[in-house]
Amino acid sequence: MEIDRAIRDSDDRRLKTKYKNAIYVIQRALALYSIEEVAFSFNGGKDSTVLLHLLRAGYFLHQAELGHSNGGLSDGEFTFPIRTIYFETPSVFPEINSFTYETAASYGVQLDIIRVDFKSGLEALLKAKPTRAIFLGVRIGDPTAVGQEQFSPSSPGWPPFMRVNPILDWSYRDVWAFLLTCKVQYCGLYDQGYTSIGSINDTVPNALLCIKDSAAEKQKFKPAYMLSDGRLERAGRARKLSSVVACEPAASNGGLKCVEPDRGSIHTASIVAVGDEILSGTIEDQLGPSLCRKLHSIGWLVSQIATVRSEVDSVSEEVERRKSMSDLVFIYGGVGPLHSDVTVGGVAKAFGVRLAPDEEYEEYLRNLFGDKCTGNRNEMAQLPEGITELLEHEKLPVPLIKCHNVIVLTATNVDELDQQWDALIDLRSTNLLASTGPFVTKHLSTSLSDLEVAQPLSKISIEFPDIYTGCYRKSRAGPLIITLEGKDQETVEAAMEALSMKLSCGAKQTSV
Ligand SMILES: Cc1cc2nc3c(=O)[nH]c(=O)nc-3n(C[C@H](O)[C@H](O)[C@H](O)COP(=O)(O)O)c2cc1C
Ligand SMILES: Nc1ncnc2c1ncn2[C@@H]1O[C@H](COP(=O)(O)OP(=O)(O)OP(=O)(O)O)[C@@H](O)[C@H]1O
Ligand SMILES: [Mg+2]
Repeated sequence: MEIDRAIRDSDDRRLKTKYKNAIYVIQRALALYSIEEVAFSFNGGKDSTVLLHLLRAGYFLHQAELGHSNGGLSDGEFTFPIRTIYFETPSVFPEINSFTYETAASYGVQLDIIRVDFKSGLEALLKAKPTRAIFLGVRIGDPTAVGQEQFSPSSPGWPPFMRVNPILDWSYRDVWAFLLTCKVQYCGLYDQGYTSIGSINDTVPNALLCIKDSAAEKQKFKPAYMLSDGRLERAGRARKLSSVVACEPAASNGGLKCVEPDRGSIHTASIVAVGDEILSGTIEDQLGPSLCRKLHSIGWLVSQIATVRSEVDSVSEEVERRKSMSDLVFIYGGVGPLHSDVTVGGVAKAFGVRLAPDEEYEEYLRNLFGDKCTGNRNEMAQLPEGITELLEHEKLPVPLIKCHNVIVLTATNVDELDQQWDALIDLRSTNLLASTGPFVTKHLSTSLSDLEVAQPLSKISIEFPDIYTGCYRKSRAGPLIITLEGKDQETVEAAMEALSMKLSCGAKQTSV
């Protein structure tokens, strides 16, 4: 069988392992269900093309195991035994459509063409034919993979069948390694820069593969297998991104420009420190105050610093609360190479996703830790599934992890924090920490009591809603320092003047 032979002859150990596992899943399914009870969902995309060939190999090996010589397929016998369904829509790319039909003809695949939506189509299919399991080319990282295992029952509200996902744990790179190693045909759109294909209405070539040539009349793109960071395979499906951050191709640098939602001129951040040692007083958190100063210096408002125990549930509860109230949440602590990372686990739980191996991150860790890093089993290379963006910068040995609006900092001291902060600021293209203009701050020192100051101060808050007010004392007997802060110099000055007038009947006060 040519697929099995090609993989056996290859010296790509990773691909061999992925292949072996996928074939195992297929063989399990073929042992559990009769051939009449299974179906294959094929749409001409790269992932389903991989699956087609894996099913061919898996069926061959399954037959061989049952003692049928030549896997039950004699030379010249070309009938693919698994019922294959294709949902054909009017908005399909013509290239995908013709590839699907041509491939079916080449491999003796009998296509059941369905021209209604997935749910109604599957309902009708199940009524007409007893289908208990359907093979799909879903992979971790696909928006529809979230929460799925290799065997996952269909969702509530869907007709009942088992979804079988033999390539769930395959990466983008694995898919291309397989197609190129086995030298099988794939849809020609992938050679024109398309990296993941939906409908003609939502899919364009991936901007990251664009070849810059100002002389050329038409833009040219490198083939899909040249995309080095598989996490960006859906960048050509801009309108379908599930993240709160919308990515659009940035013509100037060929990279991605990520635009955070604009919520007015004040941006707010929350800080979460993770560590039992901070809570027991063994060590002092120095990162929180330093981060506050940094955020304040670029005009951001820190709404809270919380310290939580180093437990997944404590982290997730705090992140869940904070992520909806702040533009950005910074979290640090709880990270260590020798134990499971509760911080990242807590972030995943807060977003309701599981941890999944991340190949690119694993590679960074392997470079950093060398042999101590043990492939997929390394728990530190497990990141929240489908929501993780790695923030790479030349000054960082390992990229920072960003999940929607939560940034996981790995700094353990102020110097490392400085380095990570500089990288975040420098990542201009992500526009993450855009300065919204510095704060204008005025202080006033008074010998009045807290009680005497309370009412005038609350009046100022009402009269000047854009001004933040605060007070502190260095000692009970010492003066009270009042702070007024805002973005507009004139408003802050006017508020200070109004406050001085209101307090003028009291004891002496000085501006500081
Ligand atoms: C055979 C098959 C089974 C599916 N089963 C489910 C399911 O159980 N639950 C679900 O929410 N979606 C199910 N879907 C829909 C997919 O999750 C997804 O919405 C679809 O592939 C469209 O993906 P796209 O929006 O990226 O084009 C199924 C789709 C197919 C083709
Ligand atoms: N129109 C369809 N008809 C049949 N199966 C489909 C259809 N759309 C999706 N599927 C199933 O869902 C799987 C996942 O779809 P997805 O779009 O992520 O992968 P793909 O189309 O194979 O490759 P690509 O990511 O390059 O588009 C497919 O491999 C296929 O099994
Ligand atoms: Mg597709």
